[in-house]
Amino acid sequence: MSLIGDFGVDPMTPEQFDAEAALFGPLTDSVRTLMEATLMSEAEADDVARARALVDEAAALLNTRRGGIALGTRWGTDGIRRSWGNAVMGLRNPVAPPLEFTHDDDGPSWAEAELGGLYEGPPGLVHGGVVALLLDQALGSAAFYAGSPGMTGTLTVRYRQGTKLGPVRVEAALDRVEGVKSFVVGTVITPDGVCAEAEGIFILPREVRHLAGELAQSFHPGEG
Ligand SMILES: CCCCCCCCCC(=O)SCCNC(=O)CCNC(=O)[C@H](O)C(C)(C)COP(=O)(O)OP(=O)(O)OC[C@H]1O[C@@H](n2cnc3c(N)ncnc32)[C@H](O)[C@@H]1OP(=O)(O)O
Repeated sequence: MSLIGDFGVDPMTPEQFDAEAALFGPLTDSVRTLMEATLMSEAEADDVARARALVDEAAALLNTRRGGIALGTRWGTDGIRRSWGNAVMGLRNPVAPPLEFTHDDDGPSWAEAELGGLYEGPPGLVHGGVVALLLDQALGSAAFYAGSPGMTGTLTVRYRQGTKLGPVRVEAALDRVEGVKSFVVGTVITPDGVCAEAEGIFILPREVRHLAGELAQSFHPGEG
């Protein structure tokens, strides 16, 4: 599998990306609201049935024209990658909380989100796999920001206490680089304190090592 799939093929202009974001960003937000409502609704049976018909109609409308199975990473004429299908940050992915990372030169990369019932594992707590998901993205994004991008080779998570549903902060920072391997550390923090700690080894795959410079320059804070 290539890290950069369709690199350089039919790049889109920033204006095209902006128009798509303006159209689909609000739709993604609406679907996220719908997902939460689906989970928590106590509406009357008739109303649930009507809502289902409306949702099916909306899905049919959206499917009148569609792409393949995933958005992939798309490249702009500005050299910036857009990963709008990304499960943690993707602008077009309603499953994404979404997390928007801030990258500072003098501190860890960080993002904050409100995790509701859609991400539940044990009652009232965030699913452990979701915690790992957020950490994977945070650590990978921090490696990218530091100029040492890579795919997750190894991710080790230590769950210190349950992560309550609600406000969550994720932090990550590059520890060191050894050749093609970036060693990154990170934490998940709630008002209760540190809930999980992670160490990750991110590796630039051999098939794209010759593109390391272009990849590093393609980083945009809002895109991962
Ligand atoms: C667009 C980027 C987005 C950035 C945000 C990222 C956040 C999201 C991150 C993900 O979710 S990535 C998806 C989950 N990860 C994968 O699917 C990775 C699957 N595995 C692979 O593709 C390859 O096995 C891998 C790229 C990790 C390594 O294959 P290579 O052929 O490039 O490695 P190579 O054999 O050349 O080994 C290079 C070095 O890495 C070491 N290594 C290899 N695999 C490793 C591993 N799994 N863990 C730790 N170290 C590993 C290996 O020993 C060696 O060390 P030395 O340089 O010291 O000799």
